[in-house]
Amino acid sequence: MAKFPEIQGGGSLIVAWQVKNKRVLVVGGGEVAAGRIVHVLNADAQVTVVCPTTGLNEEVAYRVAEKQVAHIDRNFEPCDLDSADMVLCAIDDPEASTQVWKLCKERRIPANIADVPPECDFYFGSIHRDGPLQVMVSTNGNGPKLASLVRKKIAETLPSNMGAAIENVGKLRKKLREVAPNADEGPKRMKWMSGVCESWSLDDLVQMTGHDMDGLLTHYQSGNIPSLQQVRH
Ligand SMILES: C[C@@]1(CC(=O)O)c2cc3[nH]c(cc4nc(cc5[nH]c(cc(n2)[C@H]1CCC(=O)O)[C@@](C)(CC(=O)O)[C@@H]5CCC(=O)O)C(CC(=O)O)=C4CCC(=O)O)c(CCC(=O)O)c3CC(=O)O
Ligand SMILES: NC(=O)C1=CN([C@@H]2O[C@H](COP(=O)(O)OP(=O)(O)OC[C@H]3O[C@@H](n4cnc5c(N)ncnc54)[C@H](O)[C@@H]3O)[C@@H](O)[C@H]2O)C=CC1
Repeated sequence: MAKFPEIQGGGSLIVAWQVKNKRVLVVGGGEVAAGRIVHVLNADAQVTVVCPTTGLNEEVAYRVAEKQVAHIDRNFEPCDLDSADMVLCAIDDPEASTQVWKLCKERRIPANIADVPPECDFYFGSIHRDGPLQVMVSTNGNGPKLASLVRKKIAETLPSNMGAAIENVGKLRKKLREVAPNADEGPKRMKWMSGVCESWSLDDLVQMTGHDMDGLLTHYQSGNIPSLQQVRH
């Protein structure tokens, strides 16, 4: 048996791309564009949609009216790329799509051209969201509908309080960094934090108040991990 993980090429690099405050250009304003817009707005990007007003579907028109996205009321022009950090193209014109892709590659702007897998720097996946938790399923272009079915199956198996528990753990970790800010304490901090996550139930993590966190953190120095009940006594 090999000592190290076996390489299985042919996958994607799945990462959590931080597009907060980055400028995302969406080309097109139909149904697919509407879905892309939700994904990038959920990631706090600055979104501009280029598409004639007459081509906007109800959802995209709503995003424009609510000023959730900026809007350029015409077909795509190369100058639209001047300030773009990422491009999502979802139009029903294959020639125009390919032009968008070529221009993005000249300018080294990461792009997704819906419906044209070879013209994509990244694919979208099927996403389950619960507060800070995101689960993305990719079939790497083989079966988008199956990606959606797998995502639903996974979501069904997750406890309903998973997102809330994660949110609270985020707060606890922040407080821990305040109590133990030193860089050289990293290993101790991480071991203790992992121990809390392993030994506490999700319900305990959800019910943990700010006061409980402060109580729990008084045990950090000793390395002990009391239960929620012990913290409260
Ligand atoms: C490569 C990729 C590039 C990209 O778009 O990023 C791509 C490509 C293509 N999709 C096509 C069709 C459909 N796409 C969907 C749905 C979704 N497609 C998504 C992603 C991706 N689609 C990327 C790969 C993801 C992966 O493999 O895992 C999802 C997951 C995410 C999202 O789009 O946000 C979202 C589900 C979200 C959810 O429900 O949770 C449905 C079903 C439906 O609409 O309900 C159908 C019809 C049924 C079918 O074909 O399966 C066709 C046309 C084929 C043709 O003409 O026949 C192509 C082009 C081609 O395959 O050549
Ligand atoms: N997840 C996926 O990857 C899927 C991809 N598709 C593909 O995505 C593309 C878009 O699909 P839909 O949103 O359903 O189409 P749609 O017909 O609803 O929308 C197309 C939009 O593009 C706009 N448009 C056309 N030419 C333009 C240009 N030069 N500049 C700016 N805007 C322009 C139109 O005004 C319209 O708003 C199609 O190629 C479709 O086959 C479809 C289903 C799933």
